[in-house]
Amino acid sequence: MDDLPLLFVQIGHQLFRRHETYSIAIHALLLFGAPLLLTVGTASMLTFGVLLSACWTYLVTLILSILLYRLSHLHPLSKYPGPICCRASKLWHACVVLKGRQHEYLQALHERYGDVVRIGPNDLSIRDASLIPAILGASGVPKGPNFHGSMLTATNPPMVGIQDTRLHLTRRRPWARGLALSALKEYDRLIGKRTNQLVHLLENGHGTVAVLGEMFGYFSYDLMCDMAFGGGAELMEEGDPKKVWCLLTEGLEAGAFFHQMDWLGVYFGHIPAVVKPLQTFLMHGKTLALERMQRGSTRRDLFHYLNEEDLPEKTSPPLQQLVDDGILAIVGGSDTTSSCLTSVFFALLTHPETYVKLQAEVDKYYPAGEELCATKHHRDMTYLHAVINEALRLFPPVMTLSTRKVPARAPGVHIRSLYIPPGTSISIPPYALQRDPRNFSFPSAFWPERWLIASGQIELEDAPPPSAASSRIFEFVHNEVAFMAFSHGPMNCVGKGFALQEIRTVVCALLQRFSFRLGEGWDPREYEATVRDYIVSSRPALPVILERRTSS
Ligand code: HEM
Repeated sequence: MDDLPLLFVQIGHQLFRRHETYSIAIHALLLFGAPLLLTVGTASMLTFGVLLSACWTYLVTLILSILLYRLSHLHPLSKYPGPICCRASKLWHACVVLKGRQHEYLQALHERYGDVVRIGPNDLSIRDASLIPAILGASGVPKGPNFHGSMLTATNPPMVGIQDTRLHLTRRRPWARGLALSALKEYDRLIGKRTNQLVHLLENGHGTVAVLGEMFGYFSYDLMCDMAFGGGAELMEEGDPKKVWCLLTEGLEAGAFFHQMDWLGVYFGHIPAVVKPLQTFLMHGKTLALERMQRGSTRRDLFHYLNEEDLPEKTSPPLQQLVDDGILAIVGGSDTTSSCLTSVFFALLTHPETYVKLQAEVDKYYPAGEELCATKHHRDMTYLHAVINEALRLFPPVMTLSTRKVPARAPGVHIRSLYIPPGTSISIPPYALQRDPRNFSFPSAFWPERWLIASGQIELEDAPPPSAASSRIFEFVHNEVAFMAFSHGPMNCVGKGFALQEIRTVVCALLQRFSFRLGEGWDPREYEATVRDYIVSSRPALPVILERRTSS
């Protein structure tokens, strides 16, 4: 009889461990039902104090039991190294994420513990590039539950967070149609229109300081709303009076925290006041989707495909699905591209020799009078590709995402000598991989030439080594599998083609029209120091002084 409470604790612990659920009722039953039942069955006198004390004792014992198990050799991940606080609770990692420096934290953990690190009780971070195809490839591991937390919902996550691989691929089909090469041609005009608007805006600020990071943020947000919903935002023209850009930034902070603690995100989703910016941003996305539905299809925007308007025999998906996927397009497409654009310009302004070379290539294909936004030359602009790739390598807009999870009720996964037990989440951090000297020589140097050497377009001997090189003799390492900016495999970034088209167009247009230099008094070291990783990374403001080029 004395062992009965311990038995109840063990049953509670095992039920929690094996049966994942977001149901508050079941959680409450497991947390409070057992001690109450036990007390009612055994106590001689039932008072509120007795019940409270029973619940308290039960909860403390349950927590201790869970902690002991997680730290013990009985835990299936016990052989993987990691800090004790990570092994004990996911809350530690979630708090690290709140500081926005998760990318550096993971990199430091890998430096200390090796390529496979336990970053949560049931979570591994993997930095071994050779494992990427097996984890993210066609027969890889399904997505994790993290987006339930970020989107504060137990049901219907956006496409990026669907755990059932078959369902995910079905949901991805309209995206793939809406972002296929044929569809991209439709968006040329939209990119061109917004790029021209950006150029005019910057022309008005000729000779003054322009805050490029903010401009690119507004630009990409307006463009994504055009592209996803056929319009709905004019941040470049009106600024941000409704604070949508702020909400997106603040919302992502909370979203990143709940990305780690998905069940807590679902709980907080029931208390809107606590996560106001995130809730308000989600409501804003809903308004855009509703307005687009009322307007109907006037052109082939992404909504046209997500709403299956291109397949008249199909019925529209549920409204909530359209809202969630619309928000995904805006969040996934605006912060990422603006972050990449800001990094490209930061890199050009801190590497004058690269700037000169890229300027020469832009001037060759876009001399004065050439249409600003024509995409026909992009294919041949090899140095432009190299510069963009290098910016994406050094400053990946998504620094730590690509989370997968071996389902709790599926068999574990064997990849070579690695065994990943059921219920384990796996993170593959692009930042740590792309700055690993085993994957790229001079990993912390901005050296676009590496991409041209790797593709055989120039010889190693003909490429000036990066300024970080102490000698011309070194082993050239270039492992493109480790280039994870857009992730890998059938669940990678579906918007890659659109993003690159947008980035190339803006870079060419701005370099054709303006010359840039860094704002006086701004310390370039601030750039890396102030980057924040909240699912998508936020970039510093990047103040620049721009002048109209006389030849353009
Ligand atoms: C430089 C710009 C961009 C970068 C670096 C980027 C990066 C990524 C990454 C790392 C993922 C995670 C994939 C995974 O879970 O393995 C992703 C997913 C996704 N991205 Fe992008 N992205 C960019 C631009 C865009 C744009 C412009 C769009 C929309 C037009 C977009 C839409 C999506 C969607 C819908 C997913 C989910 C794909 C899926 O789950 O199947 N992204 N992106």
